Amino acid sequence: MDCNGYRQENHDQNLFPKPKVLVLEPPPVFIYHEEKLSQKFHFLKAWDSPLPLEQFLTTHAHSVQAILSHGSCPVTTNTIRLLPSLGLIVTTSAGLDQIDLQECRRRGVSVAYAGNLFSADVADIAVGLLIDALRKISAGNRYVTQGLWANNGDFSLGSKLGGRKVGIVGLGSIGLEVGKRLEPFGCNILYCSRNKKSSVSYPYYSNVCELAANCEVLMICCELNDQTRHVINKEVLLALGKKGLIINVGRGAIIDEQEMVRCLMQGEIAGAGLDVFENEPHVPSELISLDNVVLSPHRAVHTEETLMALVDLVIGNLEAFFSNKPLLSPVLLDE
Ligand SMILES: O=CC(=O)O
Repeated sequence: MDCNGYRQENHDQNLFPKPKVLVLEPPPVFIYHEEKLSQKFHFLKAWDSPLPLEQFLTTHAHSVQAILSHGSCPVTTNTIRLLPSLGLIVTTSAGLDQIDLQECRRRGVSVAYAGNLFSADVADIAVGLLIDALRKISAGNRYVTQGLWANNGDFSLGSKLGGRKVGIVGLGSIGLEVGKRLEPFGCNILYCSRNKKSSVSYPYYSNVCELAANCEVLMICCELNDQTRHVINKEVLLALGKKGLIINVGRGAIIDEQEMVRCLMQGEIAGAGLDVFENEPHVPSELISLDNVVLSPHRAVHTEETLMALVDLVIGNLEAFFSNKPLLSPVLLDE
């Protein structure tokens, strides 16, 4: 073991050392594809070290040029400041709310991310949650497995998907994929976005409350930032109304979760399909007992196929950085 609690690796690393990459917490791509990643890079595993994080970072301060991170692993100002040689953060997520982008901009640290790699998978889950919430697939599963069917228990009616007015909040690549999937089902798509899109003819609302008042399903597909935090508040939920459903595949904190729970409990909205939560992995206990809510453990982006593509993207970005080439999927920090 070395002074950091690691086993000493006995290979030709002294002659051709692999570039060092810091991992604060292992992303799924690391868990599933560590062997492939480790062929190219030497990973400094902060979570696996007996040292407290700050001491670990200080120990490696000058050798860390790159971090591999993920969607629920914060990369804070403090972490960035403790690493004077840091030049790149590669996150395996599409969302960037967990990284202090302002500090990256200030320090000139580049960021690479998953870009649109997950958009189709996330849109699939969004549509799946909607169909489940409307047609009560999970509730039906419980009805069968709990023996209620055999006992002639009651099972309430579902509602049709076709003809439903779906309001997409955030018509980026995920929102567009959701629209593309729901149109053939006969849904009417409306949307709210920072700007009106010339590429679609869906009715546009600049105000999310007006969108909610004019649709039957609110589908949250936008990113979390200072403008969107709790943008789905009491007023929006009440505008959506007693027959309205809310589906969230964006980030938990886009919705005021406490208010949503209250609205669901009191029948102010009809139901929800949620892949994301404000305080993951904690889910408000009230939601667990509600039959009109479908819960998913922030898994919308996780498919075998996409993780395979992601590992190549991660390697490509790290290789580009260490050989001074343009990143494959850079975040434009000046926007
Ligand atoms: O939620 C997942 C992501 O941001 O990629």
